[in-house]
Amino acid sequence: MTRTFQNPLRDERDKRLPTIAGPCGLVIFGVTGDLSRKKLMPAIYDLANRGLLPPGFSLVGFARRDWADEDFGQVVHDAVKKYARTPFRESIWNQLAEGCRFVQGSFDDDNAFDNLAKCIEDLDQVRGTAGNHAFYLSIPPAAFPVVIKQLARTGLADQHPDQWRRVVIEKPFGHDLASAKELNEIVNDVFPEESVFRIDHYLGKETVQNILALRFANQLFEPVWNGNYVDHVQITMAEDIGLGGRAGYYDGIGAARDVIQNHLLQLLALVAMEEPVSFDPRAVRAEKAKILAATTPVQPFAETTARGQYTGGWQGGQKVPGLLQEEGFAKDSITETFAAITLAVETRRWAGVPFYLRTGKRLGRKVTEIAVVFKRAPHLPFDDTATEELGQNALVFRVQPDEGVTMRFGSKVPGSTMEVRDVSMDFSYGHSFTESSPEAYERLILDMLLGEPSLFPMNDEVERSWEILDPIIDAWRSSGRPEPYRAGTWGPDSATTMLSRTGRHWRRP
Ligand SMILES: NC(=O)C1=CN([C@@H]2O[C@H](COP(=O)(O)OP(=O)(O)OC[C@H]3O[C@@H](n4cnc5c(N)ncnc54)[C@H](OP(=O)(O)O)[C@@H]3O)[C@@H](O)[C@H]2O)C=CC1
Ligand SMILES: O=C1O[C@H](COP(=O)(O)O)[C@@H](O)[C@H](O)[C@H]1O
Repeated sequence: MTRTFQNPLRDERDKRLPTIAGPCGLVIFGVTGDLSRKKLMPAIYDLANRGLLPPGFSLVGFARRDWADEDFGQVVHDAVKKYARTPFRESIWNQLAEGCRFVQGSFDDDNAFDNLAKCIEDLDQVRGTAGNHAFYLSIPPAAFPVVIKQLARTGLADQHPDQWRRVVIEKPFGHDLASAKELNEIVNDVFPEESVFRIDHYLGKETVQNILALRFANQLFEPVWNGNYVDHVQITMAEDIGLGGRAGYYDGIGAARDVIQNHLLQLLALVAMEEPVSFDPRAVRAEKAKILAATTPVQPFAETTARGQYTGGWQGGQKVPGLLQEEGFAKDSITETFAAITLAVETRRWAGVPFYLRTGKRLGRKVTEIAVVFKRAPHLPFDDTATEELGQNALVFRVQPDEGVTMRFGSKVPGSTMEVRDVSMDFSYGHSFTESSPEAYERLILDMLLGEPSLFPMNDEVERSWEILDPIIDAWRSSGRPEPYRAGTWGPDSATTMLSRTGRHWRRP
C-alpha cells in the first residue's frame, strides 16, 4: 500500500483526486531565489499537505549562500507560512523538514556538486527515495548548461532501468533560436527527451486548461471559432509590479523573451489549435506544434509591434521609480518592459485573423486575459442611434485574477425605445465550484514527479516560438530606445496606434 504524509487533507475515497507521487527526491538549484521562495517551496508543502507526496520525500536546496540545513529549513518554513495555499500543519511540516538539506556552492564548483551527489546518496538511504530524483533548474537561464554538465559529470543524471532521473528547466529556454537549439543539444546529450520537463507555469493554470474544455467539450463555440466569425484575438498579460530586485535576470532579457516567447505563445496555441484526437500528451502537443508552425509575425514591425519602458509614476497611491532608477539596471538600459506584437496564423481556420499579444510591467492592474473578438453582425436592423453603444461580441477567458469566462454581447436597454448596449454574462470559478484550484506550480511539480508530460512544452515548440519572435527582436535592436510610458498606465502610445491604425482598440481589462 502507498503511504503518504500523515494527517493529509486528502480523502482517499475520492477517486477524482490525483495520483500520489512514488518514492523520490527533488533538488532545487537556485533555491534562495524569488521563484523558489514564492512558488516552489509553498507548492511542495501544499502537495505534502494534500497527501500527494511520498513519506520519505526529500528536498535538497542548492545555492551560493552560506547556509546550514537549519537556515534552509527556516527559510522554507517562512516561505510556506507566507505563501502556501493550504493551512499550516505542524505534523506535515515536521515530516517535510526532516527531509530538507542544503548544499552550498557555485555552479562551477566541482566540489559542491560532489557534495550534492553525496548528500543525495545519503538521502536515498535515510529517506528511502529509491534513487528517483528530479533536478529543478530555478536559476538564471545562462547557467542552465553548466548545471546540466555538472549533473552529467557527477553521474547524477545517469539513467537506470529501475530508477528515474528528470530535469525541470525554467523559462526562458534560450534567448533566441540558435541558443535554444544549442541548449536542447546540451540537455538531450545528458537526459533523454522523456526525462526533460521544460516548465511553462501558465500551462498549469486551471483557467488555461479550461480553454481546451470550453472549446472541445461544448458544441456552442466551435462553429464560430474561425475567421468567418472572429475579427481578431487579443492576449493580454499585464502586471502592476515593477522590476526592483530582478535586474540580474531581467536586464537584457525584456518582456518579449520573458513572457511572449513562452506563456503568451502557448496561450495562442491553445486558443487556435485543432481538436486533438485524444488528450494523450503526444496528441495535444502535436496540435499545438502545428499551430505554432503556422504562426508568423506580421510586418512591417514599425507598425505592427510596440515596445516600451516604464518611467516613474504613481501606482496604488504610491510613488514608484522608473526602470532606469531600479537597483541593478544599467542607467542606459534599453530593456523593454512592455511589448506588443501582431501575429498571423496561416491556416484555413484563421486566415485573415490577427492575433495581438501584449505584456508589460507597471501597467494599470495585474490581469491576464484572452479575448476572442467577433465580427459585427452583417446587418443591423436598428436606427444608427440605437446601436451607438454596441461594441463587438467577445468571449473573454479571464485567466487571472477573478478566474472565469465572460461573454460580451448586445442587449436591449429597458424602456420604450429600441436601444442596444453591451452587457456581460459571467462564469466565475469561485461561484460555480466549491473545489479550489491548485497553484500552477503545484500541479506541474506533481505531474513531473509522476512522469506526466502533457503540460510541458516540447523542444520543437520551444524552438518554433523563438523562430516566431526572433525577427521582431532583431528589428527592435536597430530601432533605438523603447518608448517611455508612465507607471500605472496601459503602455506606450505606439501600442494604442498599433491597433487603431487597423480600426481596432485594446480592451481595457
Ligand atoms: N521569479 C519569478 O516570478 C519567475 C521566475 N521564473 C524563472 O525562474 C528562474 C529563476 O528566477 P528567479 O528565482 O526570479 O531568480 P533569482 O535571481 O531570484 O534567483 C536565482 C537563484 O540562482 C542562484 N544562483 C545564481 N547564480 C548562481 C551560481 N553561479 N551558483 C549557484 N547559485 C546561483 C541564486 O542564489 P545565490 O545568490 O544564493 O547563489 C538564486 O537562488 C529564471 O529562469 C526565471 O526566468 C519563471 C517564472 C516566474
Ligand atoms: O514567468 C513569469 O511570470 C511572472 C508572472 O506570473 P503570474 O503567474 O503571476 O502571471 C512574471 O512576473 C515574471 O516576470 C515572468 O518571468
